[in-house]
Amino acid sequence: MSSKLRLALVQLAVGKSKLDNVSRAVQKIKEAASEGAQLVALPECFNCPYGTQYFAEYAEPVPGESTEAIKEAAKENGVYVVGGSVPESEGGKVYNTCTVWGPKGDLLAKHRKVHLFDINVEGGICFRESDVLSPGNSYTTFDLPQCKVGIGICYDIRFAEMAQVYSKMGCKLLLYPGAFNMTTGPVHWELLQKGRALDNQVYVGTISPARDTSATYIAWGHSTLVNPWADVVATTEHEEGIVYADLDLDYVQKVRQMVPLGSQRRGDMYEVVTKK
Ligand SMILES: NC(=O)CCC(=O)C(=O)O
Repeated sequence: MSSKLRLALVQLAVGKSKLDNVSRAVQKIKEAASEGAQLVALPECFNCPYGTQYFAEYAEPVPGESTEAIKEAAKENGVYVVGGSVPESEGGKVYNTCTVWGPKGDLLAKHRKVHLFDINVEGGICFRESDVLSPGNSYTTFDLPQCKVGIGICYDIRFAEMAQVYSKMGCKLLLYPGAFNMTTGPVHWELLQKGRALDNQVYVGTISPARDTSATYIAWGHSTLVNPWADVVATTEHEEGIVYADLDLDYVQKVRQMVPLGSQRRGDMYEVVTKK
């Protein structure tokens, strides 16, 4: 089995038309596949502008129209797709949900954002996802032929414990569809990604919508892949585009041999414990 993986991070321009957003996403999956991508990842809220005023209006069941379109695109192009996220309606609640599709159109995983984005930064941004969204309560991984992958959505990246759990589960790649903003993005986006990668000695990818300066929530962009050494492998600015990155999963092992954190951890002093 090859240790090489070609990953495409789709920094999608997302507007108010759900139909346009979804058809752009489908088009980008096709384009990425034609460039040899084996795994294509979309941003958080790829079918909906990011904002609490939009989530209920755009919400749909999963599977539903947006995720079915992504499923078909995965199947038609024979690629794995991490379907960013969509507002998902179920049982009178709305979740921020990522679906993962295999190359035969099989649903491999579904992740509901665990940590809701509620912050209030003086002179910057105030946002309360919990006003309209409910949190998920589970970890989400899926298997590629090359490695196990762990999924988080945006704010989930701030919680180091979740990434540690994924690493303990054997993930070598963590993907975070996300939409950071113009207050936290410039300082925290890449730093958090590098932190998760370095601490856990894994690849970490982030996938943002493109920046729309006319939107109520302005995304930072900068979809990026960082390697287990915390080097930026591939990145971009804030316009729409596809970031391609070639991963070598053997490199994870190499870094772990050079800096053997796994065997040096003091389990007699501390431990990350999963409760669910
Ligand atoms: N969509 C989100 O969860 C945004 C998270 C974010 O911007 C942050 O600073 O954290």
